[in-house]
Amino acid sequence: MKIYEKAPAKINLLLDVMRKREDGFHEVEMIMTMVDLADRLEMEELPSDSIFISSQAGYIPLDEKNLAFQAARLIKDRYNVRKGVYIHLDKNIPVAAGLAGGSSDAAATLRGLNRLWQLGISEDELCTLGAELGSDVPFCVTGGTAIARGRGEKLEPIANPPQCWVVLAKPPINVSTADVYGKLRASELKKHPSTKNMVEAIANGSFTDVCANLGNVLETVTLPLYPEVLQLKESMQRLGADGVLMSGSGPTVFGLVSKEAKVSRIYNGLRGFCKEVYVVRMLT
Ligand SMILES: C[C@](O)(CO)[C@H](O)COP(=O)(O)OP(=O)(O)OC[C@H]1O[C@@H](n2ccc(N)nc2=O)[C@H](O)[C@@H]1O
Ligand SMILES: Nc1ncnc2c1ncn2[C@@H]1O[C@H](COP(=O)(O)OP(=O)(O)OP(=O)(O)O)[C@@H](O)[C@H]1O
Repeated sequence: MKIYEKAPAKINLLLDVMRKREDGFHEVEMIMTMVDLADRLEMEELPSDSIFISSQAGYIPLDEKNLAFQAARLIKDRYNVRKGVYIHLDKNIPVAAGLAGGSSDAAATLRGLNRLWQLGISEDELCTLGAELGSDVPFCVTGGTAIARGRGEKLEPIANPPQCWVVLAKPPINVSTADVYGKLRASELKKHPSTKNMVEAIANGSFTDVCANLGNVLETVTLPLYPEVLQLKESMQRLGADGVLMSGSGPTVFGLVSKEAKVSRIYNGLRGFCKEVYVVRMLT
């Protein structure tokens, strides 16, 4: 039997960091939502007790370094599954972009294998398993829109933001999440975005207020290190996006746009100097 799972990309509408914890992670407060740019996973049971990964993308690991492989191994070990699986990853989400591509593949693998092997694992348990694989994985298991606290694994679902266009642009650089968190001096942060205001903006369905309350404290690290990310932000603003922010630790920048008429102007303007630009919708 073959099954299919979609693994959508996430964006952080808000990312605040409170403090560095003793375990090396940072205590965060984030508002995350999904966009309709997705990897597609095909999973097929194998009679042998092994995991195989393939992908059309030549630039991701296909061995135990792949997060989908790690998710499959974790669920097999934890639930004593003696069967194998072949997973094909049709990658559409840019890699190491701040869009949680690998985390979403891991989450889709957990959801998919739960179905394929009829394990009856609850969504909460899948999230707990997911947290062992990465801080963004629990949110990718549930999807929707949520406030994420702790190191990202404590989720409080909220309403979806008002529908709009999302323009994503990724400059051709690699940014390490660990490096960005490592360089952040949380105690020295002068400005924090307001989770409360963003939650209110979303609850009121106010697109203008959502745009006004976007904020990501990791920009204070990534933007000075990589001027091309700042340049992308400024270009998107100049081209008329209603709200612009870096997603996660970067380097992808997203622009929220309410009017379709503006979208092609922004897309064409960015494509002049940035190869990876995507126009998508919020997943509602
Ligand atoms: C930047 C975000 O993507 C925003 O959604 C997440 O906070 C990071 O999520 P992720 O990539 O799933 O992160 P993980 O794979 O768990 O951690 C990668 C590295 O980032 C740092 N890290 C991550 C999350 C967190 N709350 N504090 C941290 O300091 C740690 O050094 C960790 O070793
Ligand atoms: N299934 C996968 N898809 C993409 N990258 C993967 C996958 N499995 C492992 N990786 C590795 O993980 C690293 C991070 O890739 P990913 O696309 O998940 O980053 P990201 O979007 O920045 O994630 P996040 O937003 O959660 O920090 C890459 O260096 C890649 O080699």
